Amino acid sequence: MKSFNFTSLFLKRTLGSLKRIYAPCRFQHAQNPPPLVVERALRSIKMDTFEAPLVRNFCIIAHVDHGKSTLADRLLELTGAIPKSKENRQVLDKLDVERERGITVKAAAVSMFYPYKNQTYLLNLIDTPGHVDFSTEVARSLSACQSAILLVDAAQGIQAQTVANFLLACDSFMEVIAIINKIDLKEAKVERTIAQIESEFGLQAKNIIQISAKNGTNCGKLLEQIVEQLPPPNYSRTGLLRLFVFDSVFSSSINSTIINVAVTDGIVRAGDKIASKLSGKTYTVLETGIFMYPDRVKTDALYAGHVGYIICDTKHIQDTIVGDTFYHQGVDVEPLQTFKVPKAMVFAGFFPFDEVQYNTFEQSIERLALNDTGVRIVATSNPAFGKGMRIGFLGLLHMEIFNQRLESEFSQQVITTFPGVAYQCRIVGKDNIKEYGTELLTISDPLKWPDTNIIRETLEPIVDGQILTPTQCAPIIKLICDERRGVLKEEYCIDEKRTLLKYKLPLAEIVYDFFDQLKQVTSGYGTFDYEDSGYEKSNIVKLRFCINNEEIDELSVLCHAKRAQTIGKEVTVKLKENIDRQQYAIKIEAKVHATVLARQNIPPYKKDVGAKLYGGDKTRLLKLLKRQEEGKERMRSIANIQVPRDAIIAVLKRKL
Ligand SMILES: Nc1nc2c(ncn2[C@@H]2O[C@H](COP(=O)(O)OP(=O)(O)OP(=O)(O)O)[C@@H](O)[C@H]2O)c(=O)[nH]1
Repeated sequence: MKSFNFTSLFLKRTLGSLKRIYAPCRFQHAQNPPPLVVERALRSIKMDTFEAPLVRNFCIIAHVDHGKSTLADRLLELTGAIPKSKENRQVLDKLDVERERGITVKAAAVSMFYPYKNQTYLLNLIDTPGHVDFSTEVARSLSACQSAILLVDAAQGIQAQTVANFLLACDSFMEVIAIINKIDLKEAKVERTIAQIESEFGLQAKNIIQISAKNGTNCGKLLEQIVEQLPPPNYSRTGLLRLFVFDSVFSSSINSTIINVAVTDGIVRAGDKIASKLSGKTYTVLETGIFMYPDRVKTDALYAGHVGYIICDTKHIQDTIVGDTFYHQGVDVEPLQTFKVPKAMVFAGFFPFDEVQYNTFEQSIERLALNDTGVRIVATSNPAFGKGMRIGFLGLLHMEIFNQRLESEFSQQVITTFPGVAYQCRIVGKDNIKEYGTELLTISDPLKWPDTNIIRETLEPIVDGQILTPTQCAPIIKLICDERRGVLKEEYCIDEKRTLLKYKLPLAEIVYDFFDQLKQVTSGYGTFDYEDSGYEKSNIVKLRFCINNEEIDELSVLCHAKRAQTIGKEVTVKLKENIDRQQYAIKIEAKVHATVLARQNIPPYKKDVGAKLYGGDKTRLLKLLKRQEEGKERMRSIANIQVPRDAIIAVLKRKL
């Protein structure tokens, strides 16, 4: 043992892996656990024996809740990576927010050793999220794999995200095996689901494995099929090193970034000098390793075909760019093809609760964004909240999860402004165009919207939406889409019970509660998927809110003219509820240009404020004045009216 160069913690972990790897009873398919595995585990993980033919890199893709994480649990158990348990654990959903909400938010990579037919295979699995808002995670995971397991719930059949994820895998030219899950359910309709998979995806029924991830039925058979049917990576160790960066996370325990990589060519070891294709910066590799539940395990190296991590002497969080190619310094290579990052759909301003905390706020956002490549960030500022960030998300759930992770993982309490989409406007006038640098502006921040006088036309983002619904719910869904300015493009029956509706819809109409409404009217059976369809001409206005004719900048909203009145009314009422009477009359108005769309009044106190309000009880009055004095810095003075910052926050908290 003396010659082994690892820490006691690593030794413990390795011996833990050894026990797991060596537990013969957990291998359903291996009579004799190969002695090589034992040796490997004792010496840390020596990767050189896992040549490409002994490696399978695959991800599990499916619609929301079809059982990806549960299947990952079973595969980890069957390969001895985790002990067997009757509990529903979903061990790869490690984030607090994933556990609380029961949904996968982050793709998680994990390695397993699987002895099969006198060989030990290294299986690298990536569990992916199912919700459309996290499709970047799926795209990234696919870029590190050669194949995908497409899981379909036997009771629900093919859903919108099953199709979307299958198409993503096809775009990446991947081998896909289809699996039907939840065959234990009474409502399971296995034959119907097989027919759907055959007709929708052209996959053959005889190759579709029927499993119950919950109770393990046929999961062992699936492991065999993973080795038999899925292709190994076709990469060479003798080529020049190329590492594809598909994820990264900042670890506060080591105060460094853990960079997830897929090695496509060559070998990488600790001590290697590597360079980034995107930034041109160079680093020294400090550690290489693989992810084994529950943590990472150091390896001697990573070879072509392996999926694992590296830790480098990166100085700044921004040094790691997901989608980057690393190579040996001085030995230039062609960059690897990177994945397409979807466009941000929803934008909101994020501000620290207290401006003095701006630095930690900024650092937390940067660290979280490193692990969430779907977000787009630019610095901003606001009269009420000071310096902050304007952040673009793939959807509202994405925004909610980001906010929750800021709170739970970074202890950051933040103020967020109304979520909105990015509109476009065409402006006129040579000078104006020169000032803005372009004739067509794309703007998500209402404060940046130009003066109406110089706007020639406005455009809004449109999506192509696919709604899969029980046929009897189609009429009500059509009404909902009409109300949201949708245009029906196609309608057809998928089978005797389900209809597919294809709509063109304004993005602004679907990002808020459309999905919830759809679920409600279809009792949870309706599914929705959408993709960007560019911009179309529209009638977008800037809705402004004023107190005694002075604008409250932070409440301005960009919206379609048709929605302005409803929003205006809601916000003015909410402001009235949150602002106390003062010495002057307060007039709260919602305006588009000079037209008032909604108005609320707050009458002033009578002359003797104290006497009238407190019936001569001067002690209470003094207390009130003292409290007001203390809270002065949390007040915002608008047209000489003291508007508590909390009133503005309360208004911002409402959903559009
Ligand atoms: N009856 C039954 N329930 C299952 C089976 N597999 C998963 N489930 C249940 O289905 C629910 C969703 O399972 P998950 O594994 O979280 O699904 P997921 O696809 O990972 O979910 P997201 O990542 O959030 O999209 C959980 O309540 C599981 O217990 C199965 O084979 N049979």
